[in-house]
Amino acid sequence: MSKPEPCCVIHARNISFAYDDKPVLKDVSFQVQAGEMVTIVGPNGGGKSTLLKILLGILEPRSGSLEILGKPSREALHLIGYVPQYARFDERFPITVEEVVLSGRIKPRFGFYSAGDRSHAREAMERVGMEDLAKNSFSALSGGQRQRVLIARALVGDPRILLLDEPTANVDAFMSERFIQLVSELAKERTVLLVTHDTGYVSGITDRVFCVNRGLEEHPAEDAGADLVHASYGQSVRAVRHDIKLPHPGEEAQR
Ligand SMILES: Nc1ncnc2c1ncn2[C@@H]1O[C@H](COP(=O)(O)OP(=O)(O)OP(=O)(O)O)[C@@H](O)[C@H]1O
Repeated sequence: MSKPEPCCVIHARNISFAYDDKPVLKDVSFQVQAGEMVTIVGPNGGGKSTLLKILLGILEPRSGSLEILGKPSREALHLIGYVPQYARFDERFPITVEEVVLSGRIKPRFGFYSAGDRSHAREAMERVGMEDLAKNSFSALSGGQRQRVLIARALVGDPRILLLDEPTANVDAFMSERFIQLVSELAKERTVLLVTHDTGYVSGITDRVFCVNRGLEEHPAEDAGADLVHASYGQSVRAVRHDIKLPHPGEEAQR
């Protein structure tokens, strides 16, 4: 599949959100173009996961608007694949790798997955190199293998947008490098938003970086290093270029 032509895939305008009386996001505005890879960083509790949940339609913003491919977000949920930090499955009820991947398909008619569903699941497992373990128990897999399966589950509906929430958490460094390689391949075909604390891994593959800490600041890909994380966490003296309004593809940068 070739990378789609640039167009606005996600358009968030002045999104604010609070859990009861606790404000978490304030006036968050951004656009993401088709085929872009955007990395989301920020301090613990800054609101990254909350923002993903709003994109996924799990949470409703208190104010502001969100369009996905020109539609209100609730009409576009089938266009989004989501990879959680981890997924809990009851270890006493061993679910196979194939079943986990199939669970990413829309609910089967009459309770049975079709041959088409199984074929999509096989393709998704092949995509992440897990097809040989299709019948294995998910709970017996390593952290890195589990993450690949969760990516396959997110891909099985062929989403235009892939959201990954700290996919390398709980995965060792060697695995996470291979993992980022996979994400880089996937990002050639679709729009990817990746929440991570390990920006060093993504500096070579990301187009832009969003720092989320109640508000949202954009940074160029070159700033996606450990220093940016430190700056974002307020633990570094390195200046982060908040003075530059970053362009969307095809626009000029403005100071
Ligand atoms: N369901 C909830 N109810 C109340 N407060 C919540 C809820 N979920 C998150 N919060 C609070 O909202 C704030 C933002 O949380 P969120 O998980 O979005 O941050 P984050 O940037 O993803 O953090 P981390 O890097 O630690 O995963 C935090 O202060 C958190 O404690």
